[in-house]
Amino acid sequence: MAVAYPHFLVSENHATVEQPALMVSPAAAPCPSVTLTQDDLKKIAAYKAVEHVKSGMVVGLGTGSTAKHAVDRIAELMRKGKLKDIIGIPTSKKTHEQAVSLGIPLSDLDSHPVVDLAIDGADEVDPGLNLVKGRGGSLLREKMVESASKKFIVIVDESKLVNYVGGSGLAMPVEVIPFCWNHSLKRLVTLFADAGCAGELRKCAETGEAFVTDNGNYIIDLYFEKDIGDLNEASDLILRLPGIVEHGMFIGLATSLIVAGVEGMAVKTKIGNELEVDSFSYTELRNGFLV
Ligand SMILES: O=C(CO)[C@H](O)[C@H](O)COP(=O)(O)O
Repeated sequence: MAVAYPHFLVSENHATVEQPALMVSPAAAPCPSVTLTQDDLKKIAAYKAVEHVKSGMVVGLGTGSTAKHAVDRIAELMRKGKLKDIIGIPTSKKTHEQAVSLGIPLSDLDSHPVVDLAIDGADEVDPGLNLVKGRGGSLLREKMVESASKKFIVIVDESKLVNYVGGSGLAMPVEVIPFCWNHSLKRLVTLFADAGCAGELRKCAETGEAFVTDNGNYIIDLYFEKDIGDLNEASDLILRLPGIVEHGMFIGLATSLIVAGVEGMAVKTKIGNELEVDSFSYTELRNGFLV
């Protein structure tokens, strides 16, 4: 099955992405002459997701370097007249600014409480499509918009795939109110002591000051040495603590996942409790478009 991204097969950046192979069909041999950067992979996933945007839709616009490509693509298709009457619901001030600069009409959940489709990146995706989000700091608005969406397509490069939530060893962000944040940090770490949890206040790299979210809150980044187990239980424990606003585990919200890897792209879609998987190889793309 061919996908229309021939321009990705000749990358402008030449760094080779050294990632483990994605789940492509055995017939999908790697294409040695193609060097895809991590940003190419993000763009491939984003463009594929935007194929699901139809004229007249209310679309949740995600935040981050992957989602940015989706927003760019939506605007491009609008300019070309291929998409009409789109209303975007941005998930951060940054995405709001991007969408305004591109001329995408915007609204919010007060005026459009039901979103047709949201497209966003993620920091981690587990095999059941549970996510960690918020390393870019926008988890609260992202969760509000994506939980109001009929469909939520997650777009990632294959580096984001994990065996379990927290499995990358990188941050699981929790948005907290600034008041006595250190107290909140200690309570969060204590909750997950059995999983070898450590936590720290997120700081701005430039200023060394506390990172402040679009909502005026702080972020505590949690790190786990082990699997925290039942995610719904973990979520309940976190949200029960006073001073906690939201956490970055997106449990059961994603309806599809598009993963771009160096050897191909996979699309996982939830059908009831099952996951249907389609895969595409770049060899197929090359055969389809570069002959
Ligand atoms: O959750 C997010 C921002 O709050 C982003 O979607 C997540 O951090 C992934 O970002 P990127 O696409 O830049 O890797």
